[in-house]
Amino acid sequence: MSKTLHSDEVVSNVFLFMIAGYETTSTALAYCTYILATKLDIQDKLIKEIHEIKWNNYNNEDIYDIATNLRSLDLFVREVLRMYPITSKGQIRKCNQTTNISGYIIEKDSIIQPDIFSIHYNPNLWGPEDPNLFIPERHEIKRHPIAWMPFGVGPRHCIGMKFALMELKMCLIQLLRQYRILPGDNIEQGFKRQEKIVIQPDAIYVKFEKHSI
Ligand code: HEM
Repeated sequence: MSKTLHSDEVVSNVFLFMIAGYETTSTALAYCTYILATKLDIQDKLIKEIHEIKWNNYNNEDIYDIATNLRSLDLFVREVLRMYPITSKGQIRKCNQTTNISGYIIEKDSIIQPDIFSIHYNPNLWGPEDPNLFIPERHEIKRHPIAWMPFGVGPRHCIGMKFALMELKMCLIQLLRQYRILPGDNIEQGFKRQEKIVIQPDAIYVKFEKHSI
């Protein structure tokens, strides 16, 4: 195999990074704002955690470490991605040899797609609290290693995972340092999700109110 990337490989990889790296994170941020606007107690907890840090006293490397380790923010982002996974079609695999898994025969060339919603909402994996409820603290308990798979699993899991988590956290920190996110009109009606390139909401309406201090 050639060790050099040809121009068509460079172009297709740049295209993949644009698709995989943009719509995913921005959609996840939309879900984050929905939860923040509808669960103000959770938002207040995050604002308190973020406001306790003297951000201006740190350089960029310190900020990276601090943002990664904000406990409530980390649990919040994990719970958003559990309840609102961004893609399921993105995790398709093709079976390259007939395989027996726990008595199920998977024929060569079969296409396999995990049902991420059944996994992320499975009470045996995510209980004892109802998986339909938004409870960030459920991520404090050690779960099955692939109970949480918004970024896929295995050697071809999302290469941008760490970057995406950091991007999400930095955006939320910047937003919540300056604004309180409030429900917009008709937010109580919720939203419909459909899977196009990503599983996206039809619309989420929120308002931003600048902090007075
Ligand atoms: C919340 C944000 C994101 C989510 C939920 C997400 C999710 C995923 C998922 C589920 C896969 C398929 C994994 C599998 O087949 O097991 C994937 C692949 C990929 N993602 Fe992400 N992703 C996100 C952000 C990003 C970002 C920011 C980048 C790049 C900067 C990126 C680049 C990629 C690439 C290049 C692949 C293909 C990896 C491969 O085929 O080896 N993703 N992503």
